[in-house]
Amino acid sequence: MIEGILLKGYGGFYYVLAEDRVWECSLRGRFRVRDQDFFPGDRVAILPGRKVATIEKVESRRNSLVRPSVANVDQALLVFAMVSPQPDLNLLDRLLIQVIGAGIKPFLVLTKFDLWRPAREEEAVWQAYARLGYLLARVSNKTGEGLDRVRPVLRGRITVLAGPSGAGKSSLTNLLVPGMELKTGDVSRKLKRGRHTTRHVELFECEGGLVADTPGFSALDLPAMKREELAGFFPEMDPYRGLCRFKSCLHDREPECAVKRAVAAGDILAPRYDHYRQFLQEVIAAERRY
Ligand SMILES: Nc1nc2c(ncn2[C@@H]2O[C@H](COP(=O)(O)OP(=O)(O)OP(=O)(O)O)[C@@H](O)[C@H]2O)c(=O)[nH]1
Ligand SMILES: [Zn+2]
Repeated sequence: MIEGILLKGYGGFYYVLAEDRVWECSLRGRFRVRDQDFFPGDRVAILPGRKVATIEKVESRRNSLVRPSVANVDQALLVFAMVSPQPDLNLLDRLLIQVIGAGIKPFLVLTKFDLWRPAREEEAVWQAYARLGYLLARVSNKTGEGLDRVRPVLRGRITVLAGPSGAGKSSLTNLLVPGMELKTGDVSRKLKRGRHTTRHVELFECEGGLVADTPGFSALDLPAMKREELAGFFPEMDPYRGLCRFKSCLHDREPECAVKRAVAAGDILAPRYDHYRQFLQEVIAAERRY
């Protein structure tokens, strides 16, 4: 048997990357009944046959995304334009929590560097994200500048892209994976094309790794968690842990809160704290629904 990674399922067949080639595979009878259970990214064992190979075994998944379905995702490129459109930092903070909560490494790709005219406040924001430990690259999908920072992080990993409409996800994917040719352009044109038609995800080989051709994390809900877990997603709050008056402080309305003091002193970015408070309300509301 040969170990491989499922790239896509199509027309009743499955395509598996193993030993540097793609194998067309059919399913063993016992798998056939639950055939939608296979996701690109699944680690499988195949048995070469005379015409096609067969999938004999599927390993349990480390994680999986739904819509699009991808298994064993290592990394998400969070694609945000530096300008045009202005970056939605609330969405960025939300995506960071979703990605990290799913056990996936985020890598921030800031596009449209060619259109960027450095403004001090905006520069400070990106530097703050870098200081928080988030890996970040600035690129231009137009000139290709900065792409050499992105390519090496793909090696040996399964990567999905995420980010708002118009940020340059399709453009970036096309540059990284020549030949893939996703449609780029303005939203209205794409809407006409019908963005809600079900598409099968496919993983493409790229720089020694695999990249999904469909962006992930379109759902906006935060992962289910207890309210006291949320601060763990904000590394800037770590140094203040245990320094609030109340042990159970949620850094919201409580008095003598070390986090709020840090915000007032400018040691924690105010917009990040605002997002924290907004997300906290969502987490509490979701808790009540269980
Ligand atoms: N100048 C410049 N334009 C870019 C860059 N990246 C993307 N664009 C343009 O921005 C527009 C949107 O890019 P897309 O790649 O379609 O964005 P997307 O994230 O795939 O958008 P959706 O498919 O709607 O989610 C297109 O007109 C691109 O040509 C860049 O780095 N610089
Ligand atoms: Zn507090």
